[in-house]
Amino acid sequence: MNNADKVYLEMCQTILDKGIFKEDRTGVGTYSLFGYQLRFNLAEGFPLLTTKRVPFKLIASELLWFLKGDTNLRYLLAHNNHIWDEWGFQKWVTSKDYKGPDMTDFGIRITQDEAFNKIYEEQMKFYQEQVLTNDTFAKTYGDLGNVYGKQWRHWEGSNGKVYDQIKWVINEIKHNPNSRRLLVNAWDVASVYEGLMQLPPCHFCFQFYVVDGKLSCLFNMRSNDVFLGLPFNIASYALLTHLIAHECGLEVGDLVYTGADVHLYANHLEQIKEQLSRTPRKLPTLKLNPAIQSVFDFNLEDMEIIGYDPHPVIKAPVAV
Ligand SMILES: Nc1nc(=O)c2c([nH]1)NC[C@@H]1CN(c3ccc(C(=O)N[C@@H](CCC(=O)O)C(=O)O)cc3)CN21
Ligand SMILES: O=c1ccn([C@H]2C[C@H](O)[C@@H](COP(=O)(O)O)O2)c(=O)[nH]1
Repeated sequence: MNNADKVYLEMCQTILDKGIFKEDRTGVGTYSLFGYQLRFNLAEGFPLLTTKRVPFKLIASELLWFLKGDTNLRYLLAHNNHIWDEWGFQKWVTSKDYKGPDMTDFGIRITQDEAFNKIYEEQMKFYQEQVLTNDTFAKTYGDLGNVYGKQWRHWEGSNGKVYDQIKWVINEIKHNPNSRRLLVNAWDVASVYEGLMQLPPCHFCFQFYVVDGKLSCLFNMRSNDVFLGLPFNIASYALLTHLIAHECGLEVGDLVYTGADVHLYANHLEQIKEQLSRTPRKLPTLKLNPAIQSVFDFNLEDMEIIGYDPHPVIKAPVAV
């Protein structure tokens, strides 16, 4: 059995066995544990789970969006990526400019009320069209605030200067690989405390480590939706580690995950049981366009997943 599916499924089983029911912000309710670590040897294959189909293109376009320093949904929508739509939509429907039907608590109501869901879908369609086509609307309501892209590429220091953490960390990896400070931080206290992000960062800090010509990465998550979010998060940081290793002329080492509040939403239990019943397959590999050097020059077509033969997708509602 490949080790990525193995450790992921063990984690899910542990949460099913030992998770404690905990109410949460979204109103869905979770089974939760505090503190869990996973390790993936990236040389053994690319950790895209095989026990359900995980959409690599969505993961890659989200990562490219972060790396561009972009925080506006327009880029994601233009790439047919809808994983962040609800958090932009929320900004619009809670604003003074929104004049449509009441969307209070839409995230929970769409899972409970079919008629409401229809009205929601119309409003969401309108929102998506506006973000794609109306510059003024997109600027205000397509922007998620000071989320990952802003913090990774345009961190505002207490001295008023703006810092590019990704450029800095790549430069350090190249010139000072033994450093124990190879770190990128997205938990900007001012933005979190002042409510300047549609969602405070879940993967809030990551760190690199170089030894024997190999680049390893450890990422921290304060809160993790283990069924929908974690498969994306693992693949995203694996891809980031590959991209940076590629630019720095290093091989890939380990990807280490540290989760704090790791949870299964109460409406994901049947789905995870289905996934646990499946037999893992061989992991795919990642091929990067060798003609590209800089992580900032990669496009979607420069990253290819080879030999991916997963079990079918398992649908689940996302908690908003
Ligand atoms: N509750 C929650 N879970 C998350 O994982 C999450 C958030 N919120 N908020 C922000 C981002 C958005 N992320 C998401 C959101 C949705 C999917 C999701 O629905 N994935 C589906 C495929 C979706 C599609 O094809 O459009 C899946 O089957 O993996 C995954 C990650 C990760 N984050
Ligand atoms: O990359 C991500 C982003 C978000 N999540 C999940 C973790 C939680 O279930 C929610 C965020 O809610 P909070 O109340 O802010 O913790 O989104 C994820 O798993 N991965």
